[in-house]
Amino acid sequence: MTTPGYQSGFGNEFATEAVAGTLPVGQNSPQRVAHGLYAEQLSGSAFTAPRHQNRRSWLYRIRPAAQHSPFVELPTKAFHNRFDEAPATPNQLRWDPLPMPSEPTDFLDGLTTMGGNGGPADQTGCGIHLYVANRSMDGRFFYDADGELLIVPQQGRLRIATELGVLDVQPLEIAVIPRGIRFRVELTDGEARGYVAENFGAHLHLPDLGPIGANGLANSRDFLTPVASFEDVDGEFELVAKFQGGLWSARIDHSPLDVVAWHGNYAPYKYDLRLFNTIGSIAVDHPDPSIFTVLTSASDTPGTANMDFVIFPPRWLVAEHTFRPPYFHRNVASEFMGLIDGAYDAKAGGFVPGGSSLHNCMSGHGPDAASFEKASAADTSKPDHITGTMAFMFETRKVIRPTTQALSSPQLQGDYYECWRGLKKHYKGNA
Ligand SMILES: O=C(O)Cc1cc(O)ccc1O
Ligand SMILES: [Fe+2]
Repeated sequence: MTTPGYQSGFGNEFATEAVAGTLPVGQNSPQRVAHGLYAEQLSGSAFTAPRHQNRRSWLYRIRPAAQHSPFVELPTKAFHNRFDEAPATPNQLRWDPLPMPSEPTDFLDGLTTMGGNGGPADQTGCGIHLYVANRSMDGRFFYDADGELLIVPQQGRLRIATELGVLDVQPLEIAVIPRGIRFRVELTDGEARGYVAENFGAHLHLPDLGPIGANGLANSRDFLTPVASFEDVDGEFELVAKFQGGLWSARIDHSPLDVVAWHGNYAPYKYDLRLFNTIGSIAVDHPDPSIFTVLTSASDTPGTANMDFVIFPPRWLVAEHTFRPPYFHRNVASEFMGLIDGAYDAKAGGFVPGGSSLHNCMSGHGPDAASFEKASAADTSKPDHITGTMAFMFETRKVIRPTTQALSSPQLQGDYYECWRGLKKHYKGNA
């Protein structure tokens, strides 16, 4: 396996060719494309979207994407967008990691929907899914017409071969596959587990930095987009589409990963979370977690995201005479969390790598009893170094509605609420 090549920058106008002399000069759609290729535009925004939001790429490929047999609907399994199956619950919820599958299962078959809001018809909200897999996608390809996929590996490296090139991602990195782009996931380590946000709303982009200035948080140059790389393979393959919540299957007699060259700003990318320039309090108090936003999807209301992807990376805690871990809180937004590595500073136990939690709109939560006691007694005249940890949050404006399978899962921890039961009454009255 060769190491894929990348181009750096977020949302750039990239230009890349696997065969020299393929990209047309001075136009996008010449009468005859070099090397007998077809030209095809892939639009990720309305044609007339403002320039700073306009996303499209031009693909020069062996066969156009139109060439495949008709799609037939597949029976719905664990991966879907039915967020109205069960009453949305105000209960705090937490799950253990999904076990590895006992049957051969690829990335697509290994997707399980935990919950979500909005939907592909509305083009707002997001789906939240977990994956466990023990085999590569073999002879089949997938695209999601409903949303862009933010993939957060927790265990096992993935090789994501897309129409626009190959991304190698490992735990502590993330990948984003825009709506519509066809891809295949190969497992590098035999087994893989992770999380996926399916964003039905506006494209994820870097948050504004306001008074932070021109640098910090996730820096644009650390985002990597693959260079063009293609397969010229004929055979009996399957193309699976996710369309309006359902899965559809078509026969295709060639690999759709046949794009020899492309240019544009609509492309997959990856980012190494270890490069995040974490900014925090150097005086007092615990900042709101918006300071840890890696990527955000805007809604129609300025400052109120459709969804945010937020991380809790290793960092120094130095705030004086301060309760340093996450504070007790209730929030109008809804919070789905996962843990990639290590321990989370608000939970002494129970929230383990590969596990998940959900705290919905206005549901009280915060440090468990053990974390509260420890942080209340800590010496805050000295800095504290939080290391070897990476938690994250999909935070959404709308309530996250868990699926029936999430609520009846054997991994659901029935006793989660008890982590706050041990918080003692310290108040002694005015005496
Ligand atoms: O653990 C959580 O609930 C996430 C979270 C972290 C934080 O630092 C502040 C608020 C918040 O919701
Ligand atoms: Fe929270």
